[in-house]
Amino acid sequence: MRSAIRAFSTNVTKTDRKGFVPRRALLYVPGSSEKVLAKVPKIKVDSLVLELEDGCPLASKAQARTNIAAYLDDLPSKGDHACFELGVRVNSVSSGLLADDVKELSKAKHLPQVFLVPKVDDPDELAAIWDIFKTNYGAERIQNSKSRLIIYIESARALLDMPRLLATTLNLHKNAGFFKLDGVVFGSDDFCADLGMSRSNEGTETLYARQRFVTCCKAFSLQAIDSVYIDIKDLDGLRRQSIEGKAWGFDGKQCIHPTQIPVIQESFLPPPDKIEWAKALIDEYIKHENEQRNTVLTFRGSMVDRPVILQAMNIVQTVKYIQESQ
Ligand SMILES: CCC(=O)SCCNC(=O)CCNC(=O)[C@H](O)C(C)(C)COP(=O)(O)OP(=O)(O)OC[C@H]1O[C@@H](n2cnc3c(N)ncnc32)[C@H](O)[C@@H]1OP(=O)(O)O
Ligand SMILES: O=CC(=O)O
Ligand SMILES: [Mg+2]
Repeated sequence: MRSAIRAFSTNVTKTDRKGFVPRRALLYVPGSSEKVLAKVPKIKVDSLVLELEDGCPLASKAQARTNIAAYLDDLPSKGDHACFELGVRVNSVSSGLLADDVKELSKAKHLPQVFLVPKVDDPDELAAIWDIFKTNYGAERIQNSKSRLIIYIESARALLDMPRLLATTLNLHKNAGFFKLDGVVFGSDDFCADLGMSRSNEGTETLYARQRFVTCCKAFSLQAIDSVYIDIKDLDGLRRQSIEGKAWGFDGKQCIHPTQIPVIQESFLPPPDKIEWAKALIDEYIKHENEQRNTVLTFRGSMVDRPVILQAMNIVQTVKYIQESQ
């Protein structure tokens, strides 16, 4: 009977959950600091991103590239990592720095598990990005790798053109063998700069953008990663915005400091009372369906129909996938 319920769950069945990577918190670790890089294997976070872009000053980019390439080259000697996934955020194609990044990274024996490419503004840029990766890694190495791709939406133009950007990126995997697009990040700070907005901790100025962003991601069954919360000391504000993002459908949030990790990761797990509610509702629904073949019922005083059951199933599935993948 559970499988009968699952069969009509659009969210669960349309998404390829094989190789699911939890990305509740996505922590940037600037590649320019050898001291911080040395701590990487022990940092417990879902996704750890070695940073070459805006977290690395221009004067340190060359050093950061060398450091990250050396790290990847020598990966087995680092032992087991406490993070679930190790990625690298390169510079954007429009910065003119991407080719140098990829050239240096491609010298390493190992690829990161995910490449993160910021500021993808125009579908034409994707051909240039693919070209840079292909030139340096070679098409075969890319096609044989299991590395994934995450792109960033960080401008008004990109937000409006998101369906085309996502479709073009997915097609590059299908037709040319580029890394498979797995998730999308909302680059809130660059977005605010692009629109001339003043960013605030409340984030009301990006309300429309975040909601359009998450809707587009879900239309393509992609993970949606929410804004950076730059006020490192304000953990209450971070928690509020993380819970808000989770409620809107985001899968995770960018993270810039180790103290933000537990706040974000806890916020992106459904709370225990919600998990209990979801499991009890599914059990009740199965009983009800067996007895009456009716899809509408009252549960704990509220009307429940198919969409409410689907939400309960999403909660149970999220917990299951995160627990299974850790
Ligand atoms: C806004 C748009 C974006 O693009 S966000 C992405 C780009 N920005 C970044 O990558 C910034 C990442 N964060 C950082 O560089 C640092 O956290 C900044 C903000 C500079 C603060 O560093 P710091 O002054 O050392 O903080 P702290 O003294 O409180 O650090 C305590 C210990 O934690 C460490 N730490 C700090 N940040 C990180 C990090 N991102 N990853 C790993 N470790 C980190 C510090 O090294 C320090 O360690 P220790 O106690 O000295 O051993
Ligand atoms: O890259 C992240 C941002 O907020 O900008
Ligand atoms: Mg940015």
